[in-house]
Amino acid sequence: MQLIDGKKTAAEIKDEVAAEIALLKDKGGKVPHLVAVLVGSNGASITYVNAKIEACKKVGMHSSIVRLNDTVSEKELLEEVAKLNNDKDVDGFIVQLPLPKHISEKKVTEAISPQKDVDGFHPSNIGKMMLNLPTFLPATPYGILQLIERYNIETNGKHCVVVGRSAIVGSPVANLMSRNSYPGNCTVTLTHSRTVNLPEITRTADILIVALGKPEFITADMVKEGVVIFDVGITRKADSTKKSGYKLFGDVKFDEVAPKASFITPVPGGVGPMTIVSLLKNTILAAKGKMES
Ligand SMILES: Nc1nc(=O)c2c([nH]1)NC[C@@H]1CN(c3ccc(C(=O)N[C@@H](CCC(=O)O)C(=O)O)cc3)C=[N+]21
Repeated sequence: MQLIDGKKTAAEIKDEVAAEIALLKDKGGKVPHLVAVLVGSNGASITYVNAKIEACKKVGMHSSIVRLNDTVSEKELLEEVAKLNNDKDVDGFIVQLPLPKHISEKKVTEAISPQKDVDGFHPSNIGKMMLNLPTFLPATPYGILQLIERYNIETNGKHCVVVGRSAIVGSPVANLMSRNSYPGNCTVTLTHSRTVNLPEITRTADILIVALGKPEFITADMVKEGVVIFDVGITRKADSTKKSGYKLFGDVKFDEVAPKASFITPVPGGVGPMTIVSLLKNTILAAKGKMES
C-alpha cells in the first residue's frame, strides 16, 4: 500500500506556482489576485477560506476576503458578485459554499462571470469541461487528476467507480475520468443514494472515488485487493482530546481498507490540500486571460 500524500504534492505544486508568479513579476506583469467571499460563520468554511488565503500568501499571490453577515440578502450578495465581476483588479473569485438557506446557490453561481469563475462551477464552464474545451476545471476533480499524474497511476481502460453525484465533485470527476486522454480513458460507473447493490459495484472498481460526506462509509468488504482510492469526504466530529476540538473523518474506513489498496489518500492530508492548489492554478490561468473566449 502506498499513501498518496496530498499535503506533500500540494507543497510541491505551490513551489511551482510561486516560481511562475515570480516570473510574471519579473516580466512586469500583474500579480494574480484571488478574492474569496465568505458568508456567515460556519467553522469549516472559515477554516477552508483561511487556508486558501494562506496558500495565496505562500506563493506570492494577492488575495482578499469579503466577509458578509449570514443575514445578508440574496440581492446584496448578487450586488457584491457584480462588483467583483467588474473590478479590473480582481482576476478570479469564489463564493464559499454552502450559503445560508435564504440564498439560492444556483443564482449566485450563475451570476459569477465565467472568466473569473476559478471554482469552475458556472454552467458555461461545466459545459466547456464536458466538451473538453479549455476552461477552469472544478478544483477538487482537478486536484484528483493532478495526484493521478504525479503518482503515475494507470487509468487507461480501468474501471473507475465514483460514489456520489454532486455537481462539484462526483458528476464532473466522472466526466473527466471518461475523457479520451490521460488521466482518463476509464470505464466509469457513477453511483449514488439510489444505486442498488452498491458493494457489488464498488468491489469491481480499479479506481474508487468517494465523495459522499458519510464518515467511514466504505468498508473493507466493499473493495477489491489492489484498488486505488481517492477519499474526498471530510466530516468533522467533536473531539475534546484534540487541540482544534474536532477530529476529521473521510468517507473511507481507513484502517481496515488501506491494507487492501495499492494507493489511497488519507483524510486529512489527501485530496483537501490539492483542492486549494487547483484554485491557485486556476487563478493564474484567469490572470493570464487564458479563458477569455
Ligand atoms: N465555492 C467553494 N469552493 C470550494 O472549493 C469549496 C467550497 N465552496 N465549499 C466547501 C468545499 C470543501 N473544500 C475544501 C478545501 C480544502 C480542504 C482542506 O484543506 N482540508 C484539509 C484539512 C482542513 C481542516 O482542518 O479542516 C485536509 O484535508 O488536509 C478541505 C475541503 C473546498 N470546498
